[in-house]
Amino acid sequence: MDIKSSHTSPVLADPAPMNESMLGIHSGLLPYSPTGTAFSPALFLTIPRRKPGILDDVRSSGWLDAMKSSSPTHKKVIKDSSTEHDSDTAYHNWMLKYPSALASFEQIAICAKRKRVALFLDYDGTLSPIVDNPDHAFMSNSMRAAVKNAAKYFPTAIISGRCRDKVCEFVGLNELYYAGSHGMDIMGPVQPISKDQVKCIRSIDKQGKEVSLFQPASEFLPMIDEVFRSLVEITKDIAGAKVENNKFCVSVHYRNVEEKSWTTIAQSVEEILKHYPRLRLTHGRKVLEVRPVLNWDKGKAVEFLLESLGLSNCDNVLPIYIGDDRTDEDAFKVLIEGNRGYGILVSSVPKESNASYSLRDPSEVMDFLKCLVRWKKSSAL
Ligand SMILES: O=P(O)(O)OC[C@H]1O[C@H](O[C@H]2O[C@H](CO)[C@@H](O)[C@H](O)[C@H]2O)[C@H](O)[C@@H](O)[C@@H]1O
Repeated sequence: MDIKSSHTSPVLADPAPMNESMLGIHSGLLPYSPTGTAFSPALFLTIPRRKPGILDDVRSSGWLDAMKSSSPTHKKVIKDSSTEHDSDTAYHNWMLKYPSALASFEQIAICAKRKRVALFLDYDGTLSPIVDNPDHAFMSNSMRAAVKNAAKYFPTAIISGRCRDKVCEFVGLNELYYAGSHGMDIMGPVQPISKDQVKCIRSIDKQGKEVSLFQPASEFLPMIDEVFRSLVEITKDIAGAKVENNKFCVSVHYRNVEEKSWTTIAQSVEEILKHYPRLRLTHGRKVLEVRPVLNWDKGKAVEFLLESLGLSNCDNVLPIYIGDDRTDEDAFKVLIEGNRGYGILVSSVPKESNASYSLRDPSEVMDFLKCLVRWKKSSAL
């Protein structure tokens, strides 16, 4: 997601992924002014006014294109060996631009020398494999052990689109920091004063430790609940559709919906969203994600956590972010633009990205975490 300046207000724009026409940003989003908010006005985005009452057809607005290409790692069945060879060659060529973080580990280690590495990890598709049922996206015990071990040596945070409680439950490690709802719900270390005038709530976590809670979209909670209920209702007759309440955003899954019904699902979501100009839509892996029109994303969450950890504006810090999805691009961008650290894209197919390196799948993510720990132990000798 880019924040582009248009006259006086920042406008949201998602990048078009490879081979994709455009991402379907909800057509009916209207400008609004936040009222009664405790947060910096810089958090709010103004969306350009469209002709009132006109709803783009989901086909022409690019929703279907985006939906069709929304799970690139879900490979098509390879029919013959020549197709297989072509896709291997394409992946190999793509890796010239996004080298394997494992094969390039020595290079990464040279940059990390005498620096404090901070780890940021996405959950679905990064720590756990993509599965049909989102409630069954369990992380393996070996991955859990690898993350636990990494967290002994590096400050480690999970940044997920899921609701924070759910991702905490899946990961099950107390020693990490967690950001849910695409970074709109962060439980981090206690911060003395926030320079962005953002409002953090001091709280106590399940272990009785004092923590800081940052929820920039808290005023959207009733709206998100209402939209969740409406989406459940409107999609109830679409076989395979599943709506997930992620607290500050809602996911509408269509992984198990027949492709011929994708238009229906897109139209249903658009039908609901036209009543909510303060909500917008983004695309994930076989999922439509409804979220507040707010200048806050996984990239902002990384910056926020670095600051909370006292690791921002330091030359001796190397943040590494590992993720597989479009929403992770915001974090990759923050790292690459400031030349601050490395984004690592998890993908088994070529994809345009702001990441510096790649890993093929969660098992390679686990190997990379183990390499980091081995390197840290050996460099401490
Ligand atoms: O930021 P993430 O941690 O990657 O969360 C993004 C979404 O992940 C989940 O959906 C995805 O994974 C499911 C389980 O493998 C899969 O069934 C689904 O098709 C994927 O889109 C999660 O359920 C969503 O709520 C998150 O927004």
